[in-house]
Amino acid sequence: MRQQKQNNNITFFEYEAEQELEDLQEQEKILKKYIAIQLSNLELLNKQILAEKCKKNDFVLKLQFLNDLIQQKDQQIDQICQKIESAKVSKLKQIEMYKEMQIKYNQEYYNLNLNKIQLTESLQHLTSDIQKYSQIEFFKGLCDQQKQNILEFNEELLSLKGRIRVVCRIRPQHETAHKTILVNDDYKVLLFDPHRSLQSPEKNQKKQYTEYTFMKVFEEDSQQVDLFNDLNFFLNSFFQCSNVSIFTYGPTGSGKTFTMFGEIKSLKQKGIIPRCLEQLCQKIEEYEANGIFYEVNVSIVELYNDKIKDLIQNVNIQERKEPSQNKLPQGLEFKQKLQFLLQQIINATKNRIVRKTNCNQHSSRSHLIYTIKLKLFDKIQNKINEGQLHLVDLAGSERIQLSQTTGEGQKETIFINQSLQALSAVLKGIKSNIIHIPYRNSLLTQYLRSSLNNNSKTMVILNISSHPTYYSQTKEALNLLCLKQQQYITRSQHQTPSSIEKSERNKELTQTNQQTNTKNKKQSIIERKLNNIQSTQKTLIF
Ligand SMILES: Nc1ncnc2c1ncn2[C@@H]1O[C@H](COP(=O)(O)OP(=O)(O)OP(=O)(O)O)[C@@H](O)[C@H]1O
Repeated sequence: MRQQKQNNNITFFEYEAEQELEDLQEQEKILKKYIAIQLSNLELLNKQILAEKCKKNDFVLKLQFLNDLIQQKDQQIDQICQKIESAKVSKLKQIEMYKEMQIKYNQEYYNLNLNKIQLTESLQHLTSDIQKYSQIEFFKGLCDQQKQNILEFNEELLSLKGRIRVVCRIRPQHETAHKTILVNDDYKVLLFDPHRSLQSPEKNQKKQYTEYTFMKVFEEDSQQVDLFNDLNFFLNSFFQCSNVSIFTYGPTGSGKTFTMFGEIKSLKQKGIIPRCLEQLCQKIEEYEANGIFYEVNVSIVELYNDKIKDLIQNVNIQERKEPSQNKLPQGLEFKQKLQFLLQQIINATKNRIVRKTNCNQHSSRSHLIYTIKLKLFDKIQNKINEGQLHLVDLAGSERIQLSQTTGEGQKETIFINQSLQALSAVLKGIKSNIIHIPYRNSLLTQYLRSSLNNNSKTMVILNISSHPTYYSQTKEALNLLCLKQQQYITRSQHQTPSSIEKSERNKELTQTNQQTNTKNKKQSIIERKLNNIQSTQKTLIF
């Protein structure tokens, strides 16, 4: 049974299993169907996915293309932005510039307005100036006429004063006793012989003195400026391009160098040369103001024995060679010009030969010639006018016995005396209008030949001392400069106020004399003097 039962059970389980199998098979079929459906779905989906993938790829490509496009556009936008930026910067700059320009234009406009106001004022002035102009033209004409008159007057005065003018200057002598010289008036000096009489000159008899007449006598108390004023006419003539020479002549120690140079930097004691240079600088200022072209050259030489030395370069030069011409620089101010010229003199004179002699501690043993050459360009006549001014400080004449020099000193004294005699002979020759003037007798006259003639003007300042020691030298110098050994000679035929005064004085003297017992005697002396003056009125003397 139990077996049966077990068989039944097995059959049941089998049945159930078959049942289950059938179910499972059924389910399998369903599932297969489902799977098939799902597979077909999957396939469909795959197809869809593939299609989608294709779409996606297309889309990606499109996207990439679009990205590229966007990038390109971005770049273009960047470039445009940069362009806009730079355009913006340049526009801003332009705006700045325009703003600045506007400020400038505003300023200019303001200035122009100011100018306009000023111009309006100037125009008003000009209108009134134009009214004055006709008057100025009139006065200018008058002024030119006056200038011409002054020039003519200067020339006339020069011819009255003499183309060779000799004046005398007496050096101050502080010891009052035993003076050998007495000044009679502005034109006469009396020379007393100390060996014949040493009493006061005023008490001397006429026969004991010699009277020398000059064109002008500068007494002991005369100042440097007095002497310079006297030669102003000559200087004016030089500024018109004439040749002018001015000499200081006289025994050693008589004041030649003092007269010519003086104390260069002292207002009162400066001599002829620094004063001439001051006038020259003033004249140059005038030329410059009037648009006149000029050239000024300066040379300084020393004649010692038979040698010529250029003192600016401090070298000896050949007889026929010109010394170096030192051009005055143009464009300097007045003070600088003067300073330049004065400093040149100070430097040059250090190179001059000076020696201690028996008569002078610092005796100049050479002739010093300071030459200024002036060239003026005449625009109207289109020509160049030239003139030269020689300012000559001669070496002192000396007696060999008195100076007690020997050797080289004696040789130089002989040379000095010879050259001074030669100069005197040349001046006399020019005065007497002789044809053959003896220039060749000395280096001095040869050197100055071009300026020592009838067309040039010469002034000689005879420096003398009233000390008895220098009597013989003084007498020699006075005699050497005299054209004739005459005692009473008038200075010119032109009657000056002072000559009228003199004749008045003479008249008074005559009247006084007439009241005394000696009336006839003194009157005859005065008459003789007056006759002498009249007879020699035309004679120009040294
Ligand atoms: N008018 C004057 N006033 C004041 N001092 C003077 C005057 N003249 C000359 N002297 C003085 O006399 C001295 C001699 O003068 P200076 O040297 O000028 O003579 P010099 O004639 O040139 O002599 P040398 O021919 O020997 O060179 C100098 O000390 C000078 O200062």
